[in-house]
Amino acid sequence: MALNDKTAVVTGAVMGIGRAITEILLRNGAKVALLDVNETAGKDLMEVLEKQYGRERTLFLNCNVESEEQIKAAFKKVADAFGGIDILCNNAGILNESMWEKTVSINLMGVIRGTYLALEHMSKLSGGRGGVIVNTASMAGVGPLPSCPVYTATKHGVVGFTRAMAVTRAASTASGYGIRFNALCPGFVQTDLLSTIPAKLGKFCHLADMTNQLVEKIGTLTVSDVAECFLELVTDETKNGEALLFFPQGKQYVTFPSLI
Ligand SMILES: NC(=O)C1=CN([C@@H]2O[C@H](COP(=O)(O)OP(=O)(O)OC[C@H]3O[C@@H](n4cnc5c(N)ncnc54)[C@H](O)[C@@H]3O)[C@@H](O)[C@H]2O)C=CC1
Ligand SMILES: CC/C=C\C[C@H](O)/C=C/C=C\C=C\C=C\C(=O)[C@@H](O)C/C=C\CCC(=O)O
Repeated sequence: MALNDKTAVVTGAVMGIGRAITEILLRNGAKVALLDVNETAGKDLMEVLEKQYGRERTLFLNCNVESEEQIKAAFKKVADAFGGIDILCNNAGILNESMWEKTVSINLMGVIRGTYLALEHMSKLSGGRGGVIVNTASMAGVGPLPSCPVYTATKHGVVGFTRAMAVTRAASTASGYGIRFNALCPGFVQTDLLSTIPAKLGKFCHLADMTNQLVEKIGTLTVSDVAECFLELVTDETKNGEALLFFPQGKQYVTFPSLI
């Protein structure tokens, strides 16, 4: 899939991994709508990106993925401004074991909300052009992250949701969305989310050392490493229902047990 003149939406686009994904999309010719709750940083980033990539290619929208209304309004603005949506990256996420309901609401429900509302614009069944949805899960979507059971649960949920949506597409003409669904599963990445650990571990803060040892053992990725893997999932049209696991030592498409 060539990205030239495609329209992409990235949630949690202003900082960390979302920003790197936004920039790789722009470098490859896409127009990008940046959805985020951080309005100040979002507007500053827009100024930088407009200078670098041109005025008509980016749009910042203040949008909390916990709000169906805000996502709906944002997607409509993107479709009106850019003439449709081809790519969605449900990337916004937090790690906060104390605020576990909010963690579920953003990390898992935010992905489901974003996906269902995007279908209205992207699905060929509702007049869209089809495309690809990439959800930012985590290595913690494949194996348990010590000290973060709720975060782990949300990321396992994102992987399961992504794979089920992909099977739906493959298994039924009634779900002929024309959309591929894939999940990114990076190990530890150098961002604010990682640097604010252990303050976010809540009742599991006594396991902070174990988590730090795991970070040291596995090492850390850069946001650019993640953006490169994102690009692979977007552009390779053979990829649907994949969970791409990667950390400094390597990268693999996860194989799950065959149940039938
Ligand atoms: N940093 C890491 O080690 C890893 C992070 N991830 C995942 O990558 C994604 C991005 O994480 P990072 O870039 O590390 O985090 P970050 O904290 O650096 O950036 C997160 C961005 O999301 C925005 N955001 C937060 N809540 C939001 C909401 N309710 N609605 C809209 N935007 C919101 C923030 O304002 C910020 O711009 C998350 O889903 C995270 O779980 C996955 C694997 C590793
Ligand atoms: C601290 C959280 C920071 C970032 C969250 C982000 O999403 C990154 C997650 C990265 C790693 C996930 C790790 C998954 C680990 C496993 O699969 C486990 O099997 C390891 C279990 C125990 C390790 C204890 C040990 O033997 O050292």
